[in-house]
Amino acid sequence: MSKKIAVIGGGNLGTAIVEGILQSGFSKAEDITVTKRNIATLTSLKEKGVTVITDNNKAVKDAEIVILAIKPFQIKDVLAGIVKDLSPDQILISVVTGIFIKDMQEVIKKKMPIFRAMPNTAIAIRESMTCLSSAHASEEQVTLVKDLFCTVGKVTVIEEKLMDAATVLGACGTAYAMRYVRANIQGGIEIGFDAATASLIAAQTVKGAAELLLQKGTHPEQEIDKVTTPKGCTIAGLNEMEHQGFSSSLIKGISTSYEKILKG
Ligand SMILES: NC(=O)C1=CN([C@@H]2O[C@H](COP(=O)(O)OP(=O)(O)OC[C@H]3O[C@@H](n4cnc5c(N)ncnc54)[C@H](O)[C@@H]3O)[C@@H](O)[C@H]2O)C=CC1
Ligand SMILES: O=C(O)[C@@H]1CCC=N1
Repeated sequence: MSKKIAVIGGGNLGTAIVEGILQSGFSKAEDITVTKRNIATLTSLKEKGVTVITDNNKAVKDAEIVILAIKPFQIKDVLAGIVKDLSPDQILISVVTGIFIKDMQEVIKKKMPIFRAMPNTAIAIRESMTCLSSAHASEEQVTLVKDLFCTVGKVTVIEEKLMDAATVLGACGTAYAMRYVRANIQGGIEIGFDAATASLIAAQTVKGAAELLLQKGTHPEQEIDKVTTPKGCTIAGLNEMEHQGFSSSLIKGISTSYEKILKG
């Protein structure tokens, strides 16, 4: 049955979540409310039948599931503003980076099911990787939230202490992957393709490589072994990439993103 959902903060991720949920049919447009201070940018969701308002309290009062999709520095004020409308029979889900359940609990001051979810922007096309953790939630409520995110991608339940790492690998990861694809496009143009053809080849090749791992459950190096002809062009290029610090730069970038979350 369609659940009443309020998304507080209709920005990049908030709107992507709503787009994904609309496509999946988990909730109908008339059961979804999105809030934002300036709602002028949300006309496309409004046209699809989603309620778009500035009033967080109204959105929360009517909801079964409340999703917080605001910036980390906004969460305390926003929570303080809606706390009187939150009740233990609702489910609160935060996608906010670096804010722990105990931080939210301090503001809410009542026991209610609280989830942290870390999806990525591919949720808009139902291809998210979403990491979940929770507190004070029944088995039924955990199943419901897993079901929600399973309709818009893949889900794994993790310990909350891993949520910052999940943010880096799963959410920042979309940006890292885009840079990898962009570099392939730039290289592809240099060796003769027009930009559109290079983009198609680069994106579909990355999609196919990811699907090989997901569908076959193989290790990347097993798949690499199948591509690298002895004395061939693949191993020559791969080794040059490694000489230039390819894997090392990715690992260092991941660690730097992680440190940035820890420092706040
Ligand atoms: N963009 C991404 O790929 C991901 C973002 N996140 C996290 O999700 C959260 C949202 O990120 P983005 O969507 O990128 O930020 P954003 O800035 O695009 O969206 C936040 C939205 O909240 C609205 N807002 C601000 N104050 C409000 C209030 N008092 N009431 C209602 N709405 C209000 C803003 O107008 C804005 O549209 C952040 O905490 C971020 O760390 C998590 C995973 C991925
Ligand atoms: O860049 C950020 O801080 C947020 C967290 C994950 C994706 N965007």
